[in-house]
Amino acid sequence: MNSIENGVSDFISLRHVTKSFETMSGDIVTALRDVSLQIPKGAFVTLLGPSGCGKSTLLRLIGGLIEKTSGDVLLGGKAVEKPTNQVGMVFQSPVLLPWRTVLENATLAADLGKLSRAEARETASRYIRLVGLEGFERKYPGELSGGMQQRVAICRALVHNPSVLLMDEPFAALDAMTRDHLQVELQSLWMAGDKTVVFVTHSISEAVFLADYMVVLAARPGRVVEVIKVDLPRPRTLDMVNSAEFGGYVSHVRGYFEAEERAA
Ligand SMILES: Nc1ncnc2c1ncn2[C@@H]1O[C@H](COP(=O)(O)OP(=O)(O)OP(=O)(O)O)[C@@H](O)[C@H]1O
Repeated sequence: MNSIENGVSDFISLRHVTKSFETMSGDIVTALRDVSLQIPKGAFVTLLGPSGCGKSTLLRLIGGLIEKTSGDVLLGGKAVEKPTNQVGMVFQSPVLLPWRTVLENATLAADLGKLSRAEARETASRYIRLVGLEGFERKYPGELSGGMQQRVAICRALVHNPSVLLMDEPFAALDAMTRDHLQVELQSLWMAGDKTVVFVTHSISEAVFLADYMVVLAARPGRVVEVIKVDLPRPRTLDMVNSAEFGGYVSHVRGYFEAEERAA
């Protein structure tokens, strides 16, 4: 059992979770096998591992977008069966509606009846300010850079005040400098609140920078190989990436991937 922090009550809990898919050709793919993971409330957790190790599957199970094959997935002690207001999600592509302004995209949850329009506007405006988009409320997605669009997607995911934010490689399509900035901004946003974040990435450096805990997965079948507590002080700054301590975490995780490559 990979208990992230002993003695802390678990907020997100996976117990012996297996998820298999049947492919079009009728084969069974075991995306995750016997995964157990406990995440305390308010933690920032990064999921890291090679392509196909089940990172997105794990995230989608927590978000209630897909059903487990066996085991238990619990959120706040309750079985996760479908998507709920308790969870906000951000994907690699911001998927904004091009005909709606920044503010209208960020307040989409009001149209879906998840909260009142006034409440949505107030919360969205606050997040728009926090992610540095003040003044862009009336712009359309086509008038924004990729990084700005992803900031809007983050506001949209947070507008109904979920206690969990699930992020699936949200910065992967962005250039390196924008990515660095967004990592710092996301950290500030998270530090200003009490949300539990589960963040999927392929980047070891991004995983170390953001995490309280890094969950390292291996492929075939997807499984958790180690949970690493990242003991770097906060707020983390971009120059910390060059420190020996930061490098120590990076090379420790890289060791797993090099071993997998040798075995492949
Ligand atoms: N809907 C599906 N139908 C069939 N197989 C699937 C489905 N979704 C995922 N898989 C398979 O499950 C495994 C894990 O996929 P998943 O997308 O979770 O991995 P990942 O670690 O997020 O990969 P990547 O880093 O490339 O995004 C892969 O072998 C994938 O092909």
